[in-house]
Amino acid sequence: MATDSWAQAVDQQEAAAESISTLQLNEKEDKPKDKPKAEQNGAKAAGEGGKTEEEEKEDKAAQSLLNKLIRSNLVNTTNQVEVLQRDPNSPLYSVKSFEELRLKPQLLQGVYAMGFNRPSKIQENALPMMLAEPPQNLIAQSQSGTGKTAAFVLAMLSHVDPNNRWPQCLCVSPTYELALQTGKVIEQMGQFYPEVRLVYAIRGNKLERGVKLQEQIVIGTPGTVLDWCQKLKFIDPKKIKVFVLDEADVMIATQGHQDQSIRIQRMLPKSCQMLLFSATFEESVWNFAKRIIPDPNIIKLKREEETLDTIKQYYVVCNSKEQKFQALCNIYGAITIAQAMIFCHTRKTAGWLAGELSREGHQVALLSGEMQVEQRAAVIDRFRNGKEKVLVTTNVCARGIDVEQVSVVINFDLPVDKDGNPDNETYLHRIGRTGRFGKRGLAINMVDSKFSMSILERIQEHFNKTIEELDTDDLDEIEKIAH
Ligand SMILES: Nc1ncnc2c1ncn2[C@@H]1O[C@H](COP(=O)(O)OP(=O)(O)OP(=O)(O)O)[C@@H](O)[C@H]1O
Repeated sequence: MATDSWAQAVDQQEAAAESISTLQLNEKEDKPKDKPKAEQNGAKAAGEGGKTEEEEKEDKAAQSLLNKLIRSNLVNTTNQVEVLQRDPNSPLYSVKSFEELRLKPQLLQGVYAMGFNRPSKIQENALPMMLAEPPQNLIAQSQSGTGKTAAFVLAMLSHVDPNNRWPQCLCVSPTYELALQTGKVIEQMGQFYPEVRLVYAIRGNKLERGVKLQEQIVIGTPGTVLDWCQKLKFIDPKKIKVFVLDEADVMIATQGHQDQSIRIQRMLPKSCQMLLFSATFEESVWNFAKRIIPDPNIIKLKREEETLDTIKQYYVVCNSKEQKFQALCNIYGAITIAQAMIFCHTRKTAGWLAGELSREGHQVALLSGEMQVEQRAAVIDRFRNGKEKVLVTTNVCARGIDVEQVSVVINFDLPVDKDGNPDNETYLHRIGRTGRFGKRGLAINMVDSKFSMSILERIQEHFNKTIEELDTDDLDEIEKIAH
């Protein structure tokens, strides 16, 4: 952006970005403190499988950031959109091109400069609603990577009056890092609209007392935004025209964030447009949304029918992790595997297995939850580029990784939830790493106890799918499954 203030904001952002790992990971507001997490032998016994609630929360924000860092483009979806309009007689329609939205030329230029040719599914419906007069409240839920951020950023930029030098749009993100990511999208999309300025309301961005902000868009974390509105009065909440709650699903994982968001929302004028975006459809998100968004229009993507038909599934019976490792070696000895992902329940097992596989001469990448998100993104990139052929990982990394060459997924430990029940959703996500785009894939489950056998049986029941046994001592039999 051309203006000093914008340039400053960018500088601030870059400086802030550099200090992500040092400064902000200690920030209480923005990210729960990292503490050593006890390794648990969850695949073995009911009740031992889960992470603490705190760990689950931490994963959500990290996973969301990771998704953004590793995603190279829009997630393609063939899903239908479900639109629930507050006023069924409303003439709002869906658009098939950005031109139809009659965006300001500077913004259209920004959209095209970002390489967007046409609106994504969620954008087709959300944008006309968000840009309508009078403003409409909206809850939009669709999977990660389907274009939600781009949609609300465009809405904020469209609603700004550049002649007014005060905050008009407020966007709240659950963590410092996620706020920076969204800020980047605002900068990119607004690159031809220099009169509009952005400021980051995040810890570390200290302003002089008494300052009245001139930037029209504020993006930040709930605690700092609340302080800026209430205590420090940098922002006059009564002048806010658009309020965006980004990543509601991550936001609600932290009680404090929920409360702060609600307190911010209460300070806004009745006329303020409220927009809430979330990647998941859980009950808790709806309850949060209902508390915060009056009379909303609702848009969501219908879930894609998930099918496992192209993935052949087997299980192998073993007695110990050493035997499981031996079975793995036998599989590698019998078939050619382009790339494999191996899932373990704990970091400890993942670390051990990666070490053993390396000793056997495999090029192994290890991905686990204690790594910084940026490190994880780098590991995934290397794997995607084929630098390593085997990726050993824990649940933390099951979602979103999209590597075309993965032909085999191994569940070294079966996925169980914190109560020791089968985690069917994670199972689906894990084995869904293979067999993508209609290709055939292979999933092999390692069973090492009565408990894990019962988990496997329940998974079969859930998906109504028979998983056949594989004898890994019989090389001919292994060879057959690869055809
Ligand atoms: N209309 C479009 N055409 C092409 N690419 C797009 C379009 N809209 C968004 N993208 C790109 O697709 C990717 C995902 O978009 P975006 O970040 O807006 O998704 P999201 O739903 O907000 O994801 P998350 O839930 O992780 O926040 C980004 O790289 C973005 O630049």
